[in-house]
Amino acid sequence: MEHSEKYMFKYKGIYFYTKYVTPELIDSLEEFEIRVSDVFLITYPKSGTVWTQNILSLIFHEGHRDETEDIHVIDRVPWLEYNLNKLDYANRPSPRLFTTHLPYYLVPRGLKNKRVKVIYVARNPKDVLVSYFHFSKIVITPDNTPDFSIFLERFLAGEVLSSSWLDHVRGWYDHRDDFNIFFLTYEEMKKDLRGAVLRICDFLGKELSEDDLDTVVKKATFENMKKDPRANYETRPGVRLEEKKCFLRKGTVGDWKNTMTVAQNERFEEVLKEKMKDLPFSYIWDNEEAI
Ligand SMILES: Nc1ncnc2c1ncn2[C@@H]1O[C@H](COP(=O)(O)OS(=O)(=O)O)[C@@H](OP(=O)(O)O)[C@H]1O
Repeated sequence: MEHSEKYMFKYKGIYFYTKYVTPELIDSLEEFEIRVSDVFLITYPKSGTVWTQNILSLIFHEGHRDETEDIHVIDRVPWLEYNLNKLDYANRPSPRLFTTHLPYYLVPRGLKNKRVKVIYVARNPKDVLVSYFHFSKIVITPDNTPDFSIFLERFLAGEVLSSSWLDHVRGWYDHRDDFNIFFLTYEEMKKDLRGAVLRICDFLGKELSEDDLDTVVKKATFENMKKDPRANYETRPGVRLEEKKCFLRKGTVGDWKNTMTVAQNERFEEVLKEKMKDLPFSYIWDNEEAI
């Protein structure tokens, strides 16, 4: 598949966005200086990253909750490897919040001392695939977006940004004992957002008042995030203007059923079902079960 080499490159087993990252940058991250108070949000793409970024920003920043500060979540919980707004990470006040799509073996060495809190959010891979397909239509790439069946094959082969979904999730899960890590799923967040926020707070040792908790939950709903310019990624770099409103697209569980044919679903299961059987996440595939 010659499709994508123009906008992404493979380094140490992972596809990265050529425009924003270099192999040297990835190498340098291993020595990235960590503070004990740092919090890392880790996801495979399209798994609920921005949603959780928003939740973290709301938990930590009163100025976000009460709307006295107009700071985009991308600047509150920036990407480690994609420093899109050229922030000075070394001189940010604590606690620093970071987001990354990196696999377990490329993150800063300091994360492995188990003192830094890491939140890993996973989503059922059929919805990840469908969300990723739509996303590939709104990010600027020199390629034409392929049709879904081609994208499906690329996804299954790990020939997309961040590479294989399974390797990402499994890698982080299998190496969980090296980190102070809390796993959460998109589907759990959908099913009980308040409960998910409480569990996140609990893990972080943050105690919010009932009012503040209500505010976090309210501002983290799909409907409210879609209206919030700080959280809806309409101004995200690299998103095509005419289609930018699609970043927060549907925000549901089970949308794969609206896209995948029976044959595509069978193909997906043939490759992934067996291999993901022993993963502990009880993936909810169907919105009727989840909501
Ligand atoms: N509040 C809230 N509730 C429910 N769902 C939400 C929410 N915020 C973002 N989303 C959905 O998350 C999908 C985008 O995933 P990511 O943020 O991980 O994308 S990225 O990796 O940062 O590009 C994308 O999923 P799809 O709608 O299925 O495409 C977003 O709509």
